[in-house]
Amino acid sequence: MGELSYLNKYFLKYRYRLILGIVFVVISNYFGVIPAKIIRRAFDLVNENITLYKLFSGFSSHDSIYAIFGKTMLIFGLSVLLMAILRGIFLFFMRQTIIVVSRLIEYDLKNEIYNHYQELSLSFYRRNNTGDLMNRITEDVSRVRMYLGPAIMYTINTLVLFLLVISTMASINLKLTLFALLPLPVMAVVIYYVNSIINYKSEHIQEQLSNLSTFTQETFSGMRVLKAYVREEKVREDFEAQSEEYKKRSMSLARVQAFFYPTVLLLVGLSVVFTVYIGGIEVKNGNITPGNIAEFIVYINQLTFPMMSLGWVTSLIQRAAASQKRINEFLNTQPEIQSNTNEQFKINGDIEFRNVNFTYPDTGIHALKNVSFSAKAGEFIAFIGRTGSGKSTIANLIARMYDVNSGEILIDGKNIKSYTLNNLRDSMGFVPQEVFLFSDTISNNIAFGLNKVDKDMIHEAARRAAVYNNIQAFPNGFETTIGERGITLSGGQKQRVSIARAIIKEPQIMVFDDCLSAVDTKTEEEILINLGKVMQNKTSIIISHRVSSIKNADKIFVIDEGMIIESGNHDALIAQKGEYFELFEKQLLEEEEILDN
Ligand SMILES: Nc1ncnc2c1ncn2[C@@H]1O[C@H](COP(=O)(O)OP(=O)(O)OP(=O)(O)O)[C@@H](O)[C@H]1O
Repeated sequence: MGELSYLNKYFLKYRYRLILGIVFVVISNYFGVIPAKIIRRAFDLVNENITLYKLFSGFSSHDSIYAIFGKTMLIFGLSVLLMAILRGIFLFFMRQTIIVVSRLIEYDLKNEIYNHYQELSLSFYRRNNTGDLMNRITEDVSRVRMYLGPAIMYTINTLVLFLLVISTMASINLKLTLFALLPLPVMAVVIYYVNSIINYKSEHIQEQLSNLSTFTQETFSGMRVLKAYVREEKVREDFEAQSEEYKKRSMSLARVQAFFYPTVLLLVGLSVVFTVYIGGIEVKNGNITPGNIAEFIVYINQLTFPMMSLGWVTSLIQRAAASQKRINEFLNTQPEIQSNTNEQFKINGDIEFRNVNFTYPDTGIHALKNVSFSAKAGEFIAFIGRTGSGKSTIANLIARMYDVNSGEILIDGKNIKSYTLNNLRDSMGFVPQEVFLFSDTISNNIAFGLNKVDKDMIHEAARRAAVYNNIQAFPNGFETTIGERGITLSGGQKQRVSIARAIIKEPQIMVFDDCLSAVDTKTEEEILINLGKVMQNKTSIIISHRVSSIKNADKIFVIDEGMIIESGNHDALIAQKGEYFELFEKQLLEEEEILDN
């Protein structure tokens, strides 16, 4: 319950609606209790006058007594109907206030979690998988809503009804009340235990359902591999086994539920039997009227559903508390990357790394060791090195996805931490190694980083990224949808769309993380020439495996095991005859081999 107190601020926000909801609960229950009284009166009326009616048998007034009798009964019937309608109206208002409040809070909470997610650093996303993030904002919030809406509504309803009904019953006859309610505690215990079993089994089913969907999703995503390795039969068998398990668990739940309802009905029946028996004795003793017995039976039936819902409500609250605990865990996570200013600066593009050391917090890998380099605005610098040497780590640190462990990064001579993240990243164009395009049109993908973009800008960016002609060749041109519901771009096309997305921002600093690997050398050259024009007076950083991508750079840094082992321009590095020279020779040889073939 402690975790759920987080939601109190929302209750406070919607307090007037909630109070109104409680008023509606009281009124609707009041109209629910009155029919029992009307039924009692009707019963007593019949009981008291039936002998009178029989006495007039054979007389002419016999028929008129029957007519009066019938009319009175009709009025009673209509009154019960009217009460039911009034109760229905207030039930409608009750749901319209309390359930609507739960939906409003659900909306607020989802937005709060999503906004918080947006503020969290990249390492948070590394630590937690996407499924978990999704679950907390969807499934967990839905479970919390069940507490905010139904659980609270039924609890208030049950409390009000119990108070009204039991006090009315006790005011009529205490002894009969005690006997009529005798099976209720047993019912409460049975409901509680059976409900715990139902919950346990439901969770088990849910777990298996989630296994089943993960399995199915994976087979669909990996369909190409699956077919290529002819594993259809094996996957079919695995699917059947998973489904079989799901069926078994569902059947087991159905058995418990099948036992649950008859048991509850048996206990209700027992209560009715007590009422009729003890009530009969009380009528004989002249303590109550026969109508009271009918009235009590109506009350018992009215208490049955709220009683049954009590177990359900308890489990709703328990589940909601567990879900809110998971939500709070994320809401209490603070963004690791913080800025110590709110000031906005114009960034020119000077970059300097001073003795930077960096270890990835989650793996403990010491990715950068004493790295120092600098680039002036307008320069084109490049990093080259073996895979895993730390090149992408440099790019991540420039975009401040992580903070350094020691040393410092300076932008325009000021520590990177003295810029707000928006200020810093707005001045940057970042093309990551793993291209990610949204399931949207090509034009929206290119325009992603800007709020206002016109068509000409998009076309120009595509031209500069040497992908314009490819896009125009698609039937819908720039309006072609890509991703799951659209066409699939080739690896090189994706890379170039991703480059266009960075170019369109015309940023002061541009970081290309190995994003020319899937384009041929001719296209690569075209892009680099265009880039040279766009990036005049701005800083370009290119990370690559290929010497061809970086040979025109003003400064090239060769990285190995997190350290800069060589630096200089292409000619200087060739003259050094070190690691860079070896790499160059090797790649030249490979190119020649390709040409010979
Ligand atoms: N997000 C991360 N969390 C933990 N460790 C990481 C992370 N990213 C990279 N590493 C590790 O840090 C080291 C440097 O990786 P980095 O990605 O910087 O290399 P790289 O030179 O860009 O390699 P490649 O050319 O293959 O992209 C590697 O050992 C890698 O396993």
